[in-house]
This record gives sequence, structure tokens and C-alpha cells, in this order.
Amino acid sequence: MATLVYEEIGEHEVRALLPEPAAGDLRPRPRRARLGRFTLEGGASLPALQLRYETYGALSPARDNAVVVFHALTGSAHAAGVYAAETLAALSPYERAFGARGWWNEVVGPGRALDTGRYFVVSMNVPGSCYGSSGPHEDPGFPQLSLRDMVRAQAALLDHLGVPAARVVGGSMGGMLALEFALTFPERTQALAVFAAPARQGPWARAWQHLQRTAARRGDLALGRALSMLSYRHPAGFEQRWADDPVQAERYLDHQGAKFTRRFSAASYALLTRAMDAHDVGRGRGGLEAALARLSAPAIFVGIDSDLLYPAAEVRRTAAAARSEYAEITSAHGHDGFLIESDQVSRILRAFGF
Ligand SMILES: CC(=O)SCCNC(=O)CCNC(=O)[C@H](O)C(C)(C)COP(=O)(O)OP(=O)(O)OC[C@H]1O[C@@H](n2cnc3c(N)ncnc32)[C@H](O)[C@@H]1OP(=O)(O)O
Ligand SMILES: N[C@@H](CCO)C(=O)O
Repeated sequence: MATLVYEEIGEHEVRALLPEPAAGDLRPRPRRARLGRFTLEGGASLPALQLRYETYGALSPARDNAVVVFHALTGSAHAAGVYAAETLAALSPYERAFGARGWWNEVVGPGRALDTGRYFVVSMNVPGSCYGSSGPHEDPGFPQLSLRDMVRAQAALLDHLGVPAARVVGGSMGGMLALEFALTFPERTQALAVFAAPARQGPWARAWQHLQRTAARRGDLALGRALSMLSYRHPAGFEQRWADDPVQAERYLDHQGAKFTRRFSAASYALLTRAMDAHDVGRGRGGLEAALARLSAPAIFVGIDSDLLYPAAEVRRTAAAARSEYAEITSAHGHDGFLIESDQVSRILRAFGF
């Protein structure tokens, strides 16, 4: 039986069914680390960095079984499990609107590909986002961060947790962050898995994000998100779902747009998309090829055959430049395949050795 919950978010009241956990689902406890002063690569500093995070499983006595999972643009620290009603109720309005179920719940958990019976899984909400970490949603003067600042914040959190090194995994922006982490902290990276992410943000993805920010700046974050959904999906998926009733495609985009205004901050959206637009692992490392050639951890790069945002061919080229493994997800759903095709994601992670 699902529980009916009411959430008041600004002027909105949301009625939602709180999902019951299935057998094997975790009941996570979100935490917050207070890491103090944190200096950014641009020179500015945050006086009191706070990071929302969740952990699943236990750190081994040898401290060698950690996995860091990096979230995508609008993801959160809540990667796995289903919150209890009282846990959800104690969170911020944005986190409540994100929902009770973790965004990679089918991939992370007991007996799942990232098996919490074996691994100590750490998932952090990046600084600048609005899901419990420090960001512009609570401080209008919050400075622009880079993805490199975010991976240094992740490393500081690992220090806080007593984790010397980890396997790192992520999709989309999370994949960019995982790759940056592996290049910034080679000695702390045991293995790397990058899903649906480039080594450098290209003009196509940049143009999409420009449109989304423009809509948001003009006061229409919902339109910005609806537009972005077209870059995250593929015509085949729309045909599959709504060929018989095409107006549902319009309703779907309207729904995703409207929901987004309740679950995300426009200021965080601008900051994170700018950070993604500046993504280039070659910056300060002698260029893209030189940076990728330097990758030392065992790595796999995973493309999605229908990804319109970061095409599979581009991900395959990155894998070749990094002399790493390549795998491909088959999906009708485009870029969001790394969130939807959990069975394939899990098979790929297992086959790679997770
Ligand atoms: C790491 C991270 O990125 S975490 C952030 C991931 N979450 C997002 O990106 C948020 C947007 N959500 C999504 O894109 C998807 O829900 C995913 C990727 C999480 C899962 O994809 P799918 O399983 O294909 O779900 P789908 O895209 O159908 O979305 C489901 C929602 O659309 C709604 N929906 C589906 N079809 C329609 C329609 N024709 N008209 C109106 N609403 C519709 C569903 O009711 C459901 O609403 P809810 O989220 O309020 O419960
Ligand atoms: N749909 C996901 C992936 C975007 O890259 C998100 O909103 O974070």
C-alpha cells in the first residue's frame, strides 16, 4: 500500500503517493557534512561549504571498497532506496519535490550491480545544486563553480568520511565529474565508469543549454526544462509511447516543465549548466588528447545508441583516446537511457568488474 502525502511548496500543494519500498530497497538517511572554508579554482572562496550526502553499505576495515556515484544535472544525493515518510518530511522543499525514490535505485542496493553488501557507496549533492548542499538557491552571491571545484569538494567529503580511494561512476554531468575526478585524483581512483558524457562540452549541447537558460532568465523555467527534455529523449521513444495519441507528447513536456519549477532552483540551473558548458578535461593539461592519454585507472566509457545530446560516436572516440573499454546501451529513449535502462547499466557495470 502506498501512502498519500501532501507537500506544500511555495504556493503549490502537491498530492503524491509515497512509494512503498520493494524487497531489497534501502531506507536511506540523508546527511550533511560541514566542511568549512573552501577555495575555488577561480580564487573566490566559500566561507562554510555544506554538502548533502548519502552513504549505503559499510566501509571495509581496509577502506578499499568505496564507490562514488556522481549525479547528473538535476539529480541529487538521493541515488538509492526509498525514503521513509518522516525522512522525506524533514527535508527541504526541493528535496521533497524530488521525491522519495532514489534516481539509480535499480542499480545501487543489496545484490544490485553496485552491491551495497560489498561496497560502501557515497553519493553527494554537488555544491551549487539545490538539494541540500550550499548553492545560489540560498545565497544570491554564491560564486560560479567549475566541475573541477565540485570534484575537489567530493574529495574533501571523502576525507571527511575517511575514504582514501574509490571507484567512480556517473552519467551525463555525473560522467563529466567522474572523469574529472579520475584525472584530478589518479591516486584516489581505483576504477572509472562514464555513461553518456563527453570529455569536452561541444557546441550542440552548449546551444541547447543556452536556450534553456534564456527561457529561465525570461521567467519561464518550465519552458526551459520542457525544451531540454527534447534533447534528453529521442523520436523513437515518443513514437513508441504516443504514436496513437500524439497530444500526450505535448502534455508530457508540459508536465515535466511544470514539475521542474517545484523541484529545482533557476539559480542553481544557471550555475550548473554554465559549469557544464565550461567542461573541458584538456584545460591546463595540454589539451584533450594529452589529458585522456594520461588516464591511469581502468576505465569504461558507455554511449547510448539514441543519444542526441552526447552521441555514442563521440563517447566511443573518448574511450579510444583514453585507451579504455567502450560499451553501448541500446535504447529508444535517448540520453536519459542511463537513467531508464537500468538492466543494461547494471550488466555493463558487472561485466566491467563492479
Ligand atoms: C541523476 C539524475 O539525473 S536524477 C534526475 C532524474 N530525473 C529527471 O531527469 C526528472 C525528469 N524525469 C524523467 O526524465 C524521468 O521520469 C526519468 C528519467 C527519471 C525516468 O524516465 P521514465 O521512466 O521514462 O519516466 P517518464 O519520462 O515517463 O516520466 C514520468 C513522469 O511523466 C509523467 N507522464 C508520462 N506521460 C505523460 C503524459 N502523456 N502526460 C503527462 N504526464 C506524463 C508521469 O505521470 C510521471 O510523472 P511524475 O514524475 O510526476 O510521477
Ligand atoms: N535528465 C537528467 C539528465 C540530464 O543530463 C537530468 O535532468 O539530470
